[in-house]
Amino acid sequence: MSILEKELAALLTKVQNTKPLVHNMTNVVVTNFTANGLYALGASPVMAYAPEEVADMARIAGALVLNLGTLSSAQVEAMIIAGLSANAHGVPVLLDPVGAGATRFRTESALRILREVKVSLLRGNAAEIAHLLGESRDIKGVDAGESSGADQAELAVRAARKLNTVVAVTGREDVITDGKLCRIVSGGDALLTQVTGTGCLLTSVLGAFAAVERDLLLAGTAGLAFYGAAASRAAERTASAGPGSFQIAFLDELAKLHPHSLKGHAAVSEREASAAGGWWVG
Ligand SMILES: Nc1ncnc2c1ncn2[C@@H]1O[C@H](COP(=O)(O)OP(=O)(O)OP(=O)(O)O)[C@@H](O)[C@H]1O
Ligand SMILES: Cc1ncsc1CCO
Ligand SMILES: [Mg+2]
Repeated sequence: MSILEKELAALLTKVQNTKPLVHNMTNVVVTNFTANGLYALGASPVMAYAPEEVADMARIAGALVLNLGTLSSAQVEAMIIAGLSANAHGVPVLLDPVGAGATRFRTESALRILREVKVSLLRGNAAEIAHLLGESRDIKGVDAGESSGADQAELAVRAARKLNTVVAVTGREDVITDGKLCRIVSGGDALLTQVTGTGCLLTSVLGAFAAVERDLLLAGTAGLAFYGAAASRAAERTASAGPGSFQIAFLDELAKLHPHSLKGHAAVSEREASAAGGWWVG
């Protein structure tokens, strides 16, 4: 294993050994899948929404995940209360701006959270992240159109610099960057787009890794790589059966992850972005 792969593997072991508590304020579509996926990974999920309790829950969590999938204005207020409590207690906050760009309320709520709360990691598809930068991209409800890996890397770097956070842009390939170093993670399977909430669960999985590693670029890389490897392994077994079987197999593969699971199923490459946003090395 490369030095980076050893670091990623060590983080998986740390998640499995410490079972971090991940506080999710997420959407009604993916709640159960998210909880089961976090259990499978070895983390402890909790969902809590009441403005009366979210500050207390966020304070004791290892990470707070804010997901705008089925947002209401009351929920956004509660997310800000939770986010400020997490910030005050050194708990990383992750944001999934589901459907940003599809409606003005979604875009504005995501930008408001980014203004008022220190977000450690932002994860979305290319359309969502582009819309947060005021750029238009193909979006249909919560689904993005196609975009190339190079486009995604350039978009992620601009977003990380403008929004001052680590950004992961997911799709056929995933990219993650702090605005300087950019990692491209391949793995996964197109079947992930046939099961609802695979992006949402991914953000919560990144939360579990963020709970055990303060370097969010490293934590995020580990989360993306192991998630992609589990999906690739599940697809190998169930692709011919279809998305229902894949969803179950994917949960099983998350539970079976071990330090060597990346081999043959996920790959990470990296390059440095120049000050202008181009690349130093190809
Ligand atoms: N064409 C594809 N091939 C392989 N993996 C893919 C493909 N498209 C997406 N993925 C993977 O699916 C997962 C979810 O990413 P995606 O970009 O679809 O999130 P999303 O649009 O937020 O999803 P959702 O809104 O359904 O939760 C990631 O692990 C990503 O790598
Ligand atoms: C389908 C859907 N609609 C709002 S949230 C969600 C789950 C995937 O993002
Ligand atoms: Mg999404």
